[in-house]
Amino acid sequence: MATDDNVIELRKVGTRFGNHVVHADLDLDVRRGEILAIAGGSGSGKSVLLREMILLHQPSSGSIRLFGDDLATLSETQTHALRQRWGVMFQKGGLFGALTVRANVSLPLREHSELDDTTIDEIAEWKLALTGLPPDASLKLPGELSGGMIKRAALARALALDPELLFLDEPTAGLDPASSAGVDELILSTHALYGLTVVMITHDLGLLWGVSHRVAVLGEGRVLAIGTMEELSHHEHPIVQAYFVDTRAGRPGAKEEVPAWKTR
Ligand SMILES: Nc1ncnc2c1ncn2[C@@H]1O[C@H](COP(=O)(O)OP(=O)(O)OP(=O)(O)O)[C@@H](O)[C@H]1O
Repeated sequence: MATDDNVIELRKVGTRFGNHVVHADLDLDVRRGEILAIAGGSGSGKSVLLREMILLHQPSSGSIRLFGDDLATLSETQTHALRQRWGVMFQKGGLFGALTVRANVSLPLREHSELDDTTIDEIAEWKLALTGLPPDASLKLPGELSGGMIKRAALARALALDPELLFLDEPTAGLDPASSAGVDELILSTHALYGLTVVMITHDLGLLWGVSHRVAVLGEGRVLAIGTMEELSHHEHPIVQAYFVDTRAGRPGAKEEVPAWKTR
């Protein structure tokens, strides 16, 4: 049953590759305005799920609704319109190496708007500034940027069309702790500025504790548990508990609170 409060609704989603069942009757709701993290072990199907939500892979069964639209029955016009309502930051940035950073950020605007080149360049520069990149980064090639700067440029591109929904695939993967902390802050400030709904795949305890409103833990083909980290700390499943035996949650930059379970 669709509700206005849910931006995404997955119902009984099944995904299989040959005999390999990745998701079996998976249900998940993403609420408007929340930052939802998707966690879970390697191979639990986080990336495939994200790909299914952005029309890059079709589930074997079940339904996925975005903004109330069933992804399986979209017309071409609806698909085009829907793609403008979300932005995606891929794990390795997904920037085109032969294009400058500004040209990369401009691409969605060139594809989806009728704006003139000067306006598009100005918007791209504004988005890059918003993500904290120095002005001289815009005319560089992605290969000339650090890992943290590439993430920022990729976020600027994901925000090019002022999306309502932002997908982040392991936004801090491969970053040193200081750069990760910068990305944590960036997600929080972007969320606050745009009032976005954010869905991110992450293993990063700093993001899970300090940035996410709720965390969905995938395992055994389904959402094993969903809730705040505090709520999940009481969950008994070993895959969920694995997130609570690691003391790296207190890494610098995480918005650290001592969880109740640690003080007992
Ligand atoms: N195109 C594909 N063809 C066949 N199997 C695939 C394909 N894509 C994913 N899989 C399989 O689906 C399972 C889930 O993959 P997925 O990449 O979603 O896992 P994940 O939870 O994101 O893992 P990780 O944390 O290691 O990135 C894996 O066993 C993977 O091998």
